[in-house]
Amino acid sequence: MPHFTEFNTNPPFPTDVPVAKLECISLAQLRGGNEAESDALFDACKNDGFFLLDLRGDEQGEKILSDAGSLFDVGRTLFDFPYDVKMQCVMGGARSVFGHNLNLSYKAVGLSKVDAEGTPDRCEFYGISKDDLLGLSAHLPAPAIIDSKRDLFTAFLTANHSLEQLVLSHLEKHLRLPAGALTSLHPLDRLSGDQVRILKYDPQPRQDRRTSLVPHTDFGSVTSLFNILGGLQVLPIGRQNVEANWRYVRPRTGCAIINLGDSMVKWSNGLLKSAMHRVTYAPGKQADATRWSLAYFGHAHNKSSMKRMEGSDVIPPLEDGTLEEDMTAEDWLYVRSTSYKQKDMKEFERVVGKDEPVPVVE
Ligand SMILES: O=C(O)CCC(=O)C(=O)O
Ligand SMILES: [Fe+2]
Repeated sequence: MPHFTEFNTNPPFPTDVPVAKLECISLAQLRGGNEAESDALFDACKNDGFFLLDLRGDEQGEKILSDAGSLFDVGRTLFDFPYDVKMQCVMGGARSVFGHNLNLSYKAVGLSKVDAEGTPDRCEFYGISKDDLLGLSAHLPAPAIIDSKRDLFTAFLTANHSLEQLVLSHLEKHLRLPAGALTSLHPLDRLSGDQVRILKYDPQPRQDRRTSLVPHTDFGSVTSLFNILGGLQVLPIGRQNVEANWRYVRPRTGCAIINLGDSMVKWSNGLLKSAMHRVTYAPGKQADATRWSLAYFGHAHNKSSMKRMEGSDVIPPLEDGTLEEDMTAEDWLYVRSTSYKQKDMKEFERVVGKDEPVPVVE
C-alpha cells in the first residue's frame, strides 16, 4: 500500500530559505481532549490562519495519509493522459452543472493568471466535488482512472470532512458559540462547494522560474493540503504583500497543512484569519522534481448564511452602522470566485461584483 512518505525519495527541503513558523498540532492529542493542543489550534486560527496537523498515531489520520499516497498515484496516471482526454472532463456540461466556470473538473496549465499582467499559471489540476462523489448531483464525465477510483476519492473526502468537523467543533467551543453553530453548517448530505483536488506543477526551466499559482485566500471554511515538496508560500497575517515578506510552508512527514478560508473570517467578524498563499517553484534541489499537491476544500452547505455568527461574546461586534448583506454560501462562493480581480498585486485588491472576472483558482 503506497504511503504518503515520498519525503525519503525526494531531495530534502533546504535549510536556507525563509520558513513560516506554524503550530504543529497533534490529531491524536486533539482527539484525546488535550486542552493545550486545543488552545494551540485556536491561537493558530486567530494568528496565522494556517497550521500543521500531525496525523500520525491516529487511526483515521493514518488512513488519510495512506489514501493521500494512493491519490498521488492516481494523479500520476491521470496527468499523463493526452491533453484532449483530460479536456473531455471540462466539457460535457461541467461548467454549468459543477458550479461555475472556475470549478472546472480539469484546469489545464496556463488557464489561470498569476498576476495583473496576465502571466499564465504553471499548474494543472483536477477536482471532483463531494456532491458528485456522494450522488447529490450529476455524475460528471470523467476519465476512466477517476471513475475507477471513486471509492478512494470518497474515503479521502469523507475523512477530511470529519477532520474539518473536528476543527470546527474546537473553534465553536473557543468562540463560545452554541454547539453545532459551525459544524451543522457543514453536513455531508447537503449540496456544498466541497471538493478534492489533485494538483501538478512541472519543474520549471532553470533560467525561468517564477510563481506558478496566483496569490489567493481560499474562499471556503477549512482546507487540508498534502504536500511533499516545498513551493507553497504564505504571507503572514498583517504583513504587506512585498516579496521579502513571503514565507515557505515547510511540508512535514505525516502532517497535513490546514488553512482557514474566508468564510471563517466572515462568520467570526475577522477574529479568525485566512492567510494569503501562493505556489512558487520548489526551493533548492527540489526545484528539479515534479511537485504534487492534494487538497480537500471544505465549504458550508449552499443555503448557509454568511452573516457574522450570533450568540458569541468572543466574536467582535459589527461596527456601528454596518449592514450585512444576507448572502448564502452558494452565492458567496460564486461571487468570490468569479468577481475578484487583481488590480495591483502589491495590494491584491479585491473588487466584488464589478468588471470582467479574471480566472483565479477555486
Ligand atoms: O498546491 C498547493 O500546495 C496549494 C494549492 C492551493 O492553495 C489551492 O489550490 O487553493
Ligand atoms: Fe489555496
